[in-house]
Amino acid sequence: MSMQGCRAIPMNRSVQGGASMVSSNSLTLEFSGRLDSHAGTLIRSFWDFLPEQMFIVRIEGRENFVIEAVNPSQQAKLGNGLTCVGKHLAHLLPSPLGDGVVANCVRCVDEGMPVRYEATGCYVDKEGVRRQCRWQMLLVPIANHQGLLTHLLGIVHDPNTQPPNMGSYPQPRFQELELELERRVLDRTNELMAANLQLTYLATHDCLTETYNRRHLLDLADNELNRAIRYELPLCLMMLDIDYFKSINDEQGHMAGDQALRTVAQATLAMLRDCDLVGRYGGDEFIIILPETDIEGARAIAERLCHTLQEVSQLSVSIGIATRRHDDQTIDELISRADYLLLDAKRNGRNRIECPLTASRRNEITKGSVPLR
Ligand SMILES: Nc1nc2c(ncn2[C@@H]2O[C@H](COP(=O)(O)OP(=O)(O)OP(=O)(O)O)[C@@H](O)[C@H]2O)c(=O)[nH]1
Repeated sequence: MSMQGCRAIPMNRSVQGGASMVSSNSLTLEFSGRLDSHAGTLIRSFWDFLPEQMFIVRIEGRENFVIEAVNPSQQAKLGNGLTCVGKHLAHLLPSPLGDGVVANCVRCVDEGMPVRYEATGCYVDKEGVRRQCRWQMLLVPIANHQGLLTHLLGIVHDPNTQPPNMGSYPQPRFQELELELERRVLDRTNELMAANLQLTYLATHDCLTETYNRRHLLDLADNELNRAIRYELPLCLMMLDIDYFKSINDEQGHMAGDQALRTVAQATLAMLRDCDLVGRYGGDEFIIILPETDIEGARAIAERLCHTLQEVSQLSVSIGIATRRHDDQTIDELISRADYLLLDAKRNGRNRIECPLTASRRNEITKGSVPLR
């Protein structure tokens, strides 16, 4: 193959002032001074700074390729003292490494198409150490403006290659960088997950008492009611209010009031099953949902809670309990009945539990309410 008419400029000398265009399958270089300066700068940057080793060989004839330029990365790999420009490709690399490269250059010229292949072999590095290597090679045919193939561009991707050191800082190994990156991503993911959990908690809980907030409690209560309706299960809703709570605030201060709220909440949470739901409905009012619990069971829980509170804190509470009826469609219906009974408990002297009468209780209770004392 003749080099007549070739006007390619080796890229390690200059790409400025030339033109670079990609034709259908090969890279066409034209160096007539019409090169877009941005394209020239870009190609120059790739050539100088990409970690991939690159070289340009001039096609002198079949199986005859002369190295015309190597980029800094390729030069560093070969050893800076070694001059390879002007040498035959076959002479530069030991056999069979060199034979493989030359054979693929021939294939690239014959096909007029880029050739990509993978190779393994041994080479002696710049310190004289024999090394086993594996790399991927891309060979791109370069034609002059008449369409004549004159050069080949070789790009070697060596998975073990580090990028050229561009400053005075030592470059950590890729593997270490990768591990560091993975560690940081993991740390950040954990931080985000923790922040997410915290946000979810804040959005669903009352920060003073650590029980559910009103909105979340009502959502959960709706679900429980629907489940009870679907499976025809009993369900009770308890509404609890601290007696004379205002006077705790007024006489002992709001901190004492806050502490009283926390005490009631903690005692309630500690006493109930995991499946029961406790939420602050507002002020000093709490709602407790007792799934799969009938009125007798709910009353027993309420009595236990009242006794516990009096033991641990001298606080008394009034409680209204509603139980699910067959025609209940929404949780509001139970809340409304429990609220009504709670008002009854307050009106009837406080420190009381008011609930619908069952047949068995009707015999024991004469006035419809059970004083705790
Ligand atoms: N410390 C404190 N007080 C609150 C909080 N939320 C509401 N309160 C107060 O709770 C009091 C509610 O009192 P009520 O339930 O109306 O009256 P009470 O004194 O408990 O009387 P009875 O319920 O009839 O026994 C008001 O004084 C509110 O200001 C809170 O988060 N912390």
